[in-house]
Amino acid sequence: QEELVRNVLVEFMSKLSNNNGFSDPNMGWSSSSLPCKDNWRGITCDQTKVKYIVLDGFGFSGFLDARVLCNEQSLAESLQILSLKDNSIHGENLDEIANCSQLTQLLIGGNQFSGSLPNSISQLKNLKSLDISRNKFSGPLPDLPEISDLEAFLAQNNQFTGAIPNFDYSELSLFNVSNNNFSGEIPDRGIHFDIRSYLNNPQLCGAPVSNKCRSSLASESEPSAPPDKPKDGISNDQILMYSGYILIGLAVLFLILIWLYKRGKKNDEKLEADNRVAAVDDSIIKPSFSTVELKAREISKSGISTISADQSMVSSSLIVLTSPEVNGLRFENLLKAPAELLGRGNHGSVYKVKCEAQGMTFAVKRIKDWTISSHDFKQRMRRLDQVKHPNVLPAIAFYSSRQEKLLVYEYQPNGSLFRLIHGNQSDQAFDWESRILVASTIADTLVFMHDQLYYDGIAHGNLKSSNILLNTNMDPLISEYGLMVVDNQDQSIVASVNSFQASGEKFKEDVYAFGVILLEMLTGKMALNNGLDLDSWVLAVVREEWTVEVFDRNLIGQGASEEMMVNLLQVAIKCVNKSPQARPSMNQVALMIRGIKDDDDDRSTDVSGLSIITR
Ligand SMILES: Nc1ncnc2c1ncn2[C@@H]1O[C@H](COP(=O)(O)OP(=O)(O)OP(=O)(O)O)[C@@H](O)[C@H]1O
Repeated sequence: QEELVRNVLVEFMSKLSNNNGFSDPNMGWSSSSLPCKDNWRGITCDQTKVKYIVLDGFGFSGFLDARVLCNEQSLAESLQILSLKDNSIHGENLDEIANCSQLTQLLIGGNQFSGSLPNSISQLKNLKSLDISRNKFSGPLPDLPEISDLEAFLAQNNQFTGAIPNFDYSELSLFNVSNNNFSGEIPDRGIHFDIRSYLNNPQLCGAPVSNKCRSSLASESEPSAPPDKPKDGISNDQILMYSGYILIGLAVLFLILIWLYKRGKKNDEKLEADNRVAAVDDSIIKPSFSTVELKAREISKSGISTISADQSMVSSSLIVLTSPEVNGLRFENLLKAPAELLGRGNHGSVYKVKCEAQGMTFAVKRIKDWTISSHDFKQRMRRLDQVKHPNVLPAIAFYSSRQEKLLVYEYQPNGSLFRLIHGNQSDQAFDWESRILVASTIADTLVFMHDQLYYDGIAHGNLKSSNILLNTNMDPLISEYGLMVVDNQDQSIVASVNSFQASGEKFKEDVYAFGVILLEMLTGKMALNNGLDLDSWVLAVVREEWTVEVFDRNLIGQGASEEMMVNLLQVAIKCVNKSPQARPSMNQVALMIRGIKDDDDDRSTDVSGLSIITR
């Protein structure tokens, strides 16, 4: 069977690459080896079944021939993820993709696909993510709302026309149709997404775009003409009466406008006065990233406050960034409150500080002698404050002087992932379901921070298990995001477009660090020496043969599936590849983990959320 699949894949590759295949024979993809057994590059298997084909950014310029790929039954029935993003491929027999009926992710963004998207795509009932963005697709979209589980639909930068189908927007967490030629009214529930999902479709109308639809314009401009009465049937008296009403209406409107104007002026004056005491300039206040999956903490304008009369960031004032609850927090409050040392890391110490006045407990990170200038520090904090994600712990406030920098975070009472893995095992059992859920949540969060902010992605720069905290619901929160990342991200947005390539390396460092976290979760062993010791140990054990020796005894004791652990270990090993270029992107990693998690969920029907058993 595997040989049959091998032959299909070899043909698929020869079409994809215009008969060039992978030039490096070590990549596999040849008739003399087997895809699963010989670990072909880009292929992930479940034993002998090919589950994921991920070949993003390989520069292929041939054809995706869906007939070749999806007409071999066993492959069509096992393949769950097909990701060919950022190549230059065209489509062939694309309508036969429907035979790959188990696909959950079809990701072909950033290629040369053209013509219309075949109707048969809507038969892919298991599909959760469809990325067809940045191609040359044209014509109307098929009836995609038929795919009821679709969570992500990315179709931006194509030439699609016609109406936007009426998706079930409550299911979608990512949606983008900008830069097309869609026309007509945005479906009612489409306001679920903000204007960035619809940009540059000149003929699109209705909220959230600014074009009003003709139907609503008509009803606005003719409010008083009863549609069922012919015009010539209106008597002069009626005309006079209506004119009277209109005049009275206009007079009332005029009075209201004057009142609003006066009130607005008063508010402006008040706002100006408020702004005089606000140390954070308005550009810091950016609306939270409002895709729906991000139930990000809201920043309200009234939530911005300051405690210092000193306006300049270069000065030594405490700058409160986001949280309305800490209005009035002063540097003195922090200094006077009882502080307990939580730990010392490579970059400073963290104190737990309980401020009675605010009724809150903070974790204050104190970094001494950090050479970053106050200006750069301010820029960095400003940029980080612009990005909100529910699994990224935002700084509440910060303080900057030449000698030291302070960062104030909300204290997280359930400690860190490090403590959960390596802490006293008799207190807490960190079971497999919890581990895979944490892994997949962190991976998805990193994808958002790396990729989905478009050109403006941010790397973490110091990712490790002690920087993953657990909130009261035991949801993981990534702390100190972007704080220690080496600069080139502190420039303006334009500059950061240029620095995107340079920061690509930083993203691959995050991928490595994430791989080390996976290894910690799988083995229960500590990562020393930046993870190098752990990664060499794991590789040494695995090189001999795949063995359960490598896994955390607690996991084995709890009866976690060895097969799932091996799958996750394969992902971890890909992440810690010595060569940054050979490491997968965070997006690929997240896809692989989601696939493992989906399988796991299918197996255990009664898993509901993070189930950390606490005695
Ligand atoms: N907001 C917080 N709530 C609760 N504990 C926290 C918080 N922030 C940090 N900690 C904990 O404080 C301890 C010290 O953190 P610190 O960041 O100094 O160490 P580190 O992460 O090992 O090193 P680094 O300086 O490289 O980040 C860690 O155990 C960390 O989990």
